[in-house]
Amino acid sequence: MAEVASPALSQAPMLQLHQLNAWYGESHVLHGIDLRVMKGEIVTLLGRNGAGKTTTLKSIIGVMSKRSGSVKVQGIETIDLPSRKIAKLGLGYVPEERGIYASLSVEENLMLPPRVKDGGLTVSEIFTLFPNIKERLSSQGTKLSGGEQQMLAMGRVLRTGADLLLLDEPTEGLAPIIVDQIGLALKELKKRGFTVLLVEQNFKFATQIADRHYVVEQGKVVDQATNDDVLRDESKMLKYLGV
Ligand SMILES: Nc1ncnc2c1ncn2[C@@H]1O[C@H](COP(=O)(O)OP(=O)(O)OP(=O)(O)O)[C@@H](O)[C@H]1O
Repeated sequence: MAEVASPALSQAPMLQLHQLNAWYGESHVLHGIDLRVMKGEIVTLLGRNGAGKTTTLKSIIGVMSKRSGSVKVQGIETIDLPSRKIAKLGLGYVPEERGIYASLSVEENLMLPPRVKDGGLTVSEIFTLFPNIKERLSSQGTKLSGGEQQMLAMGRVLRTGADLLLLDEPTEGLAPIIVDQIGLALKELKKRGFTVLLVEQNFKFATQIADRHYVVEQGKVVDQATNDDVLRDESKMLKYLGV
């Protein structure tokens, strides 16, 4: 399979996976994932349920019981590093379930994660990106809508200094107006030089924001395409997704 040209081939990739394998206990789930993401790119992992997209993100942050192969973050090999050291390279993971602490207020949730790197967004920059968070600052985590939880989960990670964001289905279950807000925030973050790898089932959303796409099937990357190619002919990609 030929590599799709990236906009900035001269730089070291922000993230590069080579022959990444991962296991849940005895269960071998990833079978040699190869992909790379350049600084400032928004790249998606597309594929059917159970293909291994979430597991790929979990393997990048080093929380699987076993993984092998190569995971380089800005050229640094992380395959033998513990997850807390990997996070310090600037990784910010937002899981599908968003991980908002129900017993804490929005403000407490926002301030909770430790900084991983210099240059995190200030609280006021986070409010500009996600005004809803400011309005709900003293609310309890449990009182938030799904969209507010997603924005808080993203804002929280941006405060830590993470500049490589790993987002698992950020738009899942959200109203179209909130999906649009998340899309605008991601475009703004891209302008500021953030790099994003996201798992996305919402094909329309994915093609509105992404530069490139990888298709995952049975724990492997089986195809890739630039967003321009996908927009020219959606049929191949939709076939992979069974749409
Ligand atoms: N905690 C776990 N223990 C054992 N197997 C798991 C676990 N989590 C996921 N799996 C299995 O690993 C495979 C890949 O799952 P993964 O969650 O990465 O898929 P996905 O592409 O993200 O799809 P989905 O959108 O359904 O989450 C599936 O066969 C799934 O059943």
